[in-house]
Amino acid sequence: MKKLGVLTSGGDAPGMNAAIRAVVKAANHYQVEIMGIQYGFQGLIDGKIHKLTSQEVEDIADRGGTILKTSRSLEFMEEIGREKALNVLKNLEIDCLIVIGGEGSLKGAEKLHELGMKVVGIPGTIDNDLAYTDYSIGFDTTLNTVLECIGKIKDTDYSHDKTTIVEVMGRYCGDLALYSVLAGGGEIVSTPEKPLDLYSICSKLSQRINSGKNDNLVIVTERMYDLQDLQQYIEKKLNINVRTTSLGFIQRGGNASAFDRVLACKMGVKAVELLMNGESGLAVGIKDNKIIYKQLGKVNSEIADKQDNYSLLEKLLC
Ligand SMILES: Nc1ncnc2c1ncn2[C@@H]1O[C@H](COP(=O)(O)OP(=O)(O)OP(=O)(O)O)[C@@H](O)[C@H]1O
Ligand SMILES: O=P(O)(O)OC[C@H]1O[C@](O)(CO)[C@@H](O)[C@@H]1O
Ligand SMILES: [Mg+2]
Repeated sequence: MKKLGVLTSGGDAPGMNAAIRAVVKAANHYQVEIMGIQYGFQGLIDGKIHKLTSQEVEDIADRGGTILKTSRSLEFMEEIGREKALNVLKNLEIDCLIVIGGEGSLKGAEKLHELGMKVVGIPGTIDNDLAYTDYSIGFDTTLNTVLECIGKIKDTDYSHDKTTIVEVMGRYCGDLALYSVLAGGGEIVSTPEKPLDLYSICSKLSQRINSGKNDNLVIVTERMYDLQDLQQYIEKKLNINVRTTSLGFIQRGGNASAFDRVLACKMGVKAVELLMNGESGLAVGIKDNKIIYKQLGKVNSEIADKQDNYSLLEKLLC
């Protein structure tokens, strides 16, 4: 490896900075020049690239967001955009690239690998929607943020005997909602993997109210319901007051948790070492507490087995 480039892409995720730090430190350790590409694939096309120093990443492990900034690039989705990106890399003699991002970004990384670039991906997304890895960087921090917010909503719900619908992020993956409820933040949960229809939500709520629990939290994954419709339906059907809260972008910010930082550290160093060994077209991950890697072409095709967690849920929410 002559020169290594690193970029962050897609939605920012807490822990991306810790991953950048690990990549830069490992590159320094192996005496490889390291270039930071700003604004993800778009910045790559536009040549927004500078040499990264150890000093620049010294104090970033805890910080949320990404010092390299990020983007969603439509231009990179087209072949012509990717050719431009490849030429920029060639002109700067960057022969290896690390892409930190979600499933979309790893698809982009795969496309560059197919064009002959040496690429390794690191999963960085709050959504945890990559089945090949138990955790993506950012998920744990966001889960903790969600639980903190839910705790606050609980206080006011309890005081007013109120029901609140809380919408959490995750895109098409229900892990943030599911894990929140497993961790005690909420009583009823509806996810893309186990969706509840309006009737079921009401009947679960009414069971709880009949058993004397008047403050209830319904946790739902974004994009599943029109929150206002859901609120009005429950209010009418059960004759209770319902409030809605969409947690929104508060979930993406904030200092990275210790778990995310350590995960980022392990994944970042592994990614550099894979490239040092001449490997390409791989994504690093974590399975059963071990750092693993998988072909980029296969990371999106796996379907996560969530049965264990949903069985747990059944036992907890009775
Ligand atoms: N099929 C694809 N081919 C080439 N590039 C892609 C492809 N899918 C996504 N990308 C690139 O990756 C970028 C980021 O993807 P996306 O917006 O899906 O976010 P992500 O990486 O999944 O992160 P997150 O879901 O956490 O926001 C896209 O804007 C695009 O530039
Ligand atoms: O930042 P944007 O483009 O509005 O995207 C929001 C989406 O990004 C994520 O935060 C990460 O993929 C999703 O959970 C959410 O649906
Ligand atoms: Mg994604």
